[in-house]
Amino acid sequence: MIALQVKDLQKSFEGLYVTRRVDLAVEAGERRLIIGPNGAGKTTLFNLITGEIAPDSGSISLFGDDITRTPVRARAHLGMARTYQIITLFGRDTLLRNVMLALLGLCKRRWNPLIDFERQTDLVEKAEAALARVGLAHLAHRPLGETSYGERRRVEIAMALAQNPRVLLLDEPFAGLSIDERQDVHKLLLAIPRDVTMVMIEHNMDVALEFAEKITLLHFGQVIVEGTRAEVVANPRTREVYLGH
Ligand SMILES: Nc1ncnc2c1ncn2[C@@H]1O[C@H](COP(=O)(O)OP(=O)(O)OP(=O)(O)O)[C@@H](O)[C@H]1O
Repeated sequence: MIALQVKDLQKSFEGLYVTRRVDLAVEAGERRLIIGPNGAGKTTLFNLITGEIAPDSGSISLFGDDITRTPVRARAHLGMARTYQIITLFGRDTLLRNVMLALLGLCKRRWNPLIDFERQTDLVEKAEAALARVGLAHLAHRPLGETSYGERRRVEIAMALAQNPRVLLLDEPFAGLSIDERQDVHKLLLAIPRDVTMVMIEHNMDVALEFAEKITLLHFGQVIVEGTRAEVVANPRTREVYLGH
């Protein structure tokens, strides 16, 4: 079963192709790593997959359903979640509230300006469970601004997991982390069950290679190498455009 399929996807900005005829087929349960030099079009590909930007042509499907024209929020309801490269959380709010806000963003209740957070017991429970999954249950009531960078990265993953995704897109989850923090995040990703398909963009090859089963190498918006971890690492083109740097 293919969880995420991208066919002949193209996107240009001001006449310059940033995504060129990209095909991608990620099997359900797979752990896929997307690599490529700076500016290769990795984040743009994620933005196209989540619907934050629209492609010029091509198609995207999630478990066989065409979602090319489906709005972002509806894609989230269909089981797609992502973490962001740039941390976009609320520093004064607690961890719990940050995760609840992420969940609230998917509900109709978000339109109610007078919403009493503490009374949304379903959201509290889901947010607590998500924080527990990333090992942060004990910090649920701490303001986010008083946590470490590594802990915040885990909150971001909790926010995505709280949505019960079937496909989770991780945009540089290890960026800026110490070796120990990278190992912590790596362990929590390993603990995510196979009913969640994961696609990761990452530059930190030590942990990312351990994670990856298959790797896709993008260069100037094109897939230039794809295969198992061993195949991609051994491919001379990989060294030429990426690993040699
Ligand atoms: N909204 C936009 N308008 C114009 N150009 C854009 C836009 N978004 C991205 N680009 C350009 O598209 C190219 C690919 O950018 P993208 O962020 O997808 O690369 P990336 O592989 O994720 O890079 P990095 O590893 O540095 O994060 C870059 O040259 C970037 O400047």
